Amino acid sequence: MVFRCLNAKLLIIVYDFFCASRSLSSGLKPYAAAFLLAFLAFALPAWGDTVALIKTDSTEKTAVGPGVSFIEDPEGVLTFADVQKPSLGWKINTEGVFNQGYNKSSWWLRFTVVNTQYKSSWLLEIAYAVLDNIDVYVVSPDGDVKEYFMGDQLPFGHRPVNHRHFVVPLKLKKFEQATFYIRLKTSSSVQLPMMLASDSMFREIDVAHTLLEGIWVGGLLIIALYNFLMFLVLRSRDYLYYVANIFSVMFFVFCLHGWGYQYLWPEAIAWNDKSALIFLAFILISSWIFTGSFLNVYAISPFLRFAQIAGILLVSLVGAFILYVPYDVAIRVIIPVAVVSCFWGFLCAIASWLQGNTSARYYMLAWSVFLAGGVVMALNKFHFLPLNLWTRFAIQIGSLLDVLLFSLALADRFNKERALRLEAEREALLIQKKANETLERRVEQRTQDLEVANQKLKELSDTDQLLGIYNRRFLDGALEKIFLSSLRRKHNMAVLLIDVDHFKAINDTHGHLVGDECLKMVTKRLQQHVCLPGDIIARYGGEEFCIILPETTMDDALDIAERIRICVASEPIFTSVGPLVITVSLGVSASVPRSGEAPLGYLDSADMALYRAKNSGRNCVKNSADVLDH
Ligand SMILES: Nc1nc2c(ncn2[C@@H]2O[C@H](COP(=O)(O)OP(=O)(O)OP(=O)(O)O)[C@@H](O)[C@H]2O)c(=O)[nH]1
Repeated sequence: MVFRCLNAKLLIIVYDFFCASRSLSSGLKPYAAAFLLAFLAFALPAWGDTVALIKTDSTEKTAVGPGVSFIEDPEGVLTFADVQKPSLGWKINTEGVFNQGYNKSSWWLRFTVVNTQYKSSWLLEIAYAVLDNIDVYVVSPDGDVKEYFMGDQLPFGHRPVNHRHFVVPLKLKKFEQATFYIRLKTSSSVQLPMMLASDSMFREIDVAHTLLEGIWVGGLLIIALYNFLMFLVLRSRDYLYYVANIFSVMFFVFCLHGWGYQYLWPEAIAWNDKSALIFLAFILISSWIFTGSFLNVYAISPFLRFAQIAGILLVSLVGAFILYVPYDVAIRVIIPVAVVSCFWGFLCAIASWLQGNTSARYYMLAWSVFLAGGVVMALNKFHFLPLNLWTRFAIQIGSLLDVLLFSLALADRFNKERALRLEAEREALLIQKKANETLERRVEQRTQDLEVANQKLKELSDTDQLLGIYNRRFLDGALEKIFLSSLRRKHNMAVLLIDVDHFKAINDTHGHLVGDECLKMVTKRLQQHVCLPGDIIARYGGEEFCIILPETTMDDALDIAERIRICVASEPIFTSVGPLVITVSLGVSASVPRSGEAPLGYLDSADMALYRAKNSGRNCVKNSADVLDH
C-alpha cells in the first residue's frame, strides 16, 4: 500500500514537472505525460502489479479506460479480498473503452484516481445502462472501503446517484487518491465506458447529452405526430405502421440508454432486462408490416408476400422466445433475424424499384441509413468497433435520418398517388362528358324521331286512309278554328258539302273497289279547284266530301262549287272497268259568322242545300240562301 502511494506521488511530481516545463510546447505535454505514465506502467517489471493512475486535470473530465488493469474471472469466484492479493496477473487495457463483447465471465478492473485539483467532489460515470451487475469498491489511502452495488438486476433505487447510467460519488481533496476495484458480470455486451468528472462538469456534460437526446426524441415525436395526422386525413395505414415503427425505435433507444428504467419502470427488473430486445422485436415487426404495405409486396411478387407473412411469424416467435432466455442468448438469436429482415426489405425495395416505383429509392436510402446505424451499434457491442461519440449515438443518428427520409418517401408516394388520382379523375370526367354528349345526341335524335312519329300519328289520326285527305275528326276542329277566326275578323267563310250521285249503283254494278277508285278520282278533281292556303278538303263520310273556304263570300263559293261540279261531270272517270261518268251534287253555305252562332250551323245549312240539290235532280249546286227562301 505504501509502495503504491509512493508510486502515485512520484508520478504526480514527474507529470507536473513535464507540464510546467517551458521546454515543451503545450501541445506535446499530454503526449509526454502519457508516454511517461505508460513507461512507468509497462516498462518497469518491479511494478508489474502497478495500479493505473487516473489523474484529474483542469478540464475536470477524464476518460477512464486506457491503462486500466483487468483480470478475467471465468468462473466468477474471485472476491474483493482475492483481487487485492498480489501477482494475480492483471492485464492492461489498451483500448479507449474497456470492451470484451458478449461473454459469460466476470471481470475485475482496477485503477487509482489521483486528484490534482482543488475541487473535491467527483463522480465516476459508467455510461452503459444495460449492465447487469456492477460492484464498485473504492479504497481510500487509509484503507477505508466504500462499496456500491449497482446494475439493472437491482432496483433503480439502489443506485448511489439518481441517474440513468451508473454513477459513483467520490470525495477527494487535492493530491489525495483512491483506488477503484470494479467487478462486472453481465449478459449484455461487456463494456465499461467510464468517465471521471467533477460534480459540476458532470452535470454540464449530462445536460448537453440530455439535450441531444431530447432533440432526437422531439424530432421523432414531431415526425410521428405528422404521420399520425396524415393517417387520420388520408386513412392510409402505411402512416400508422410507420408511427408504430418510430415509437418502437424510440422505446428501444429509451431502454438501451436507461431512460425507461429511470423514469418509467424503476422497480420492474425482469421487464427492464428484456425491454430493449422486445422493442427491437417491435421494430422488426413494424418494419416488416410497413415495408410490405408501403412497397405493396403482394403486387411485386407472391413470394415476397409469403416471405413477409413468414417473417412476421418468425419475429413474433423470437419475441416470445426472448422472454424466457438470458439476454446474451436472446441477442444472438434476434440479430440474425434482424439481418434476414433487412435482406428482405432490400429485396422488396430493389424489386419495387425495378418495377418502376421511384418511391422505393427513398425507401432504400432510408433503410440503408438506419441499417448503417444499427450495424455500427452492433459492431460496437460485439467488440469490433470502439465506443466513441459516433458509435454511441449511431442508432440515434441513423434513426433520425431514417425517419426524415421515410417521411420523404411517404410524401413522394402521396404526391404520385395524388397525380394518378387527378389523372384518373380527369379521365373519368372526360368519359362522363363523352357519355353525356352521346346521351344528349341520342335524346335529341329520339326527340326528333318522336316528333316525326307524333306528326305522322297526328296526320294519320287526321287523315282518311283511303283518300289521303282530312277526315271528319279533323274537319270538326278546323271548322271551329276557321269559324272563330272569321268571327273575330268579321270575314266571310264558306262550307261546301259534295255528294256523289247514285254512288250505290256504281258499287252495286262494278263492286266496291271500283267505287273506291271513283272516290279517289273525285278527290283529285276537288283538289284541282281548292288550292289556296287555309282551304280544307275533308271526307265528310261515305261518298260525301266537305270543303271549308276561309275568307270566301257566297258568290265565290258558288263559283267554285259550280266549277267543281262541271269538272267532275265533264269528263268520265277512268277506272279498271272502263270510263264511268260521275256527277256530284253540292250544297253551299257562306256568310260572316255572328256571335251566338255555332260552327255546326254552317254544316247544317250546307247539308240542307245539298238535300235541295239532290231533290232538284242532282248534278247541281244549291246554296243555303235558296233553302231559306223555300
Ligand atoms: N266503294 C265505296 N263505297 C262507299 C264508301 N262509303 C260509302 N259507300 C257507298 O256509297 C253508297 C251510298 O249510297 P246512298 O246513300 O244510297 O246514296 P246514292 O246511291 O249515292 O244516292 P244519292 O246520294 O241519293 O244520289 C252506299 O252503297 C255505300 O255503301 C266507300 O268508301 N267506298
